[in-house]
Amino acid sequence: MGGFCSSEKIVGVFSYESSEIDWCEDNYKHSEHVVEYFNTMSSFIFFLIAPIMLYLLHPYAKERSLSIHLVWIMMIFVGLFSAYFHMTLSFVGQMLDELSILWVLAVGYAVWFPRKLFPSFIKERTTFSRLVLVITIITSVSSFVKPTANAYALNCFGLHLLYTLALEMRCCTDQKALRLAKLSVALWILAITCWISDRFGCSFWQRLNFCYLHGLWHILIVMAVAYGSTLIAYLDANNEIPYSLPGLCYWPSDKWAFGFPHIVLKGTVKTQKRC
Ligand SMILES: CCCCCCCC/C=C\CCCCCCCC(=O)N[C@@H](CO)[C@H](O)/C=C/CCCCCCCCCCCCC
Ligand SMILES: [Ca+2]
Ligand SMILES: [Zn+2]
Repeated sequence: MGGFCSSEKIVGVFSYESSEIDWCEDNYKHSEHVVEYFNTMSSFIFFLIAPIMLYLLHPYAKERSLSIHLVWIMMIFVGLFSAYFHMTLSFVGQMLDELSILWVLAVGYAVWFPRKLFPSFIKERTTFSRLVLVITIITSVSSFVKPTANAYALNCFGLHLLYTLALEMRCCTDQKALRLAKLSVALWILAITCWISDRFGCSFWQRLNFCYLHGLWHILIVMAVAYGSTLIAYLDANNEIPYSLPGLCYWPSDKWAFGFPHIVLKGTVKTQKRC
């Protein structure tokens, strides 16, 4: 009987709507197999942006460390788990979605966190990465204690990231970097406004018959991460591989206001590029 109950519990965590979270979008509106259709579909934006970013960051990653690519490879999994979560609203979907975000953040911190901001007892990046790994394992286990609090905790990491960026940009006079910082922060503010409005203002948006703010958040946050992570990578390149003379350009054209930012290394023999 005990065995039966526990196997029932295991099946339960996979079942549709077993998560305590339900976003504002109407359930089963467009399909009987997909709980939140627009939220599921908008998660596929991660599959579109990640390969572009992997391609654009490659010259810098080759010079600095190929482990940088882990960030956007893992973002593909964030998209996959996000789609699965919104398709089922299952407890397993929620945990996979949240844990994958936590691990992307961890990899981002391990590879990009500025050396000068390391705690004073840490000198090497490998030691810092090990510390991040230990904290992430502990946080992953603790995330099962109160799953509804996880998303708020993740947003606090987002705030810390913004604070780190502000520290790094304090003395920056590079106009291109400043512009990228303003764009990233603006996108992040817009994204988080959509996330909060969907969470707390659902009855208002239902009256307006517009329940797609969480889907919009997916699109805006992936753009914020594309812009913000390129800026962080650019600051990192200036600190860690200054001999490669890093510069910022936009793809497909530098003249476009909303192209994809990327790093060109003017100092390496093979890539003597101009924007
Ligand atoms: C020096 C540190 C460098 C760190 C690099 C950062 C790398 C990327 C980090 C985060 C990826 C965010 C992915 C968002 C996935 C969205 C999936 C989703 O919608 N999940 C929700 C449920 O469906 C869930 O409720 C969302 C929870 C909140 C997640 C908050 C993540 C913080 C994102 C911080 C991004 C900052 C952008 C930088 C701007 C300057
Ligand atoms: Ca819903
Ligand atoms: Zn989502």
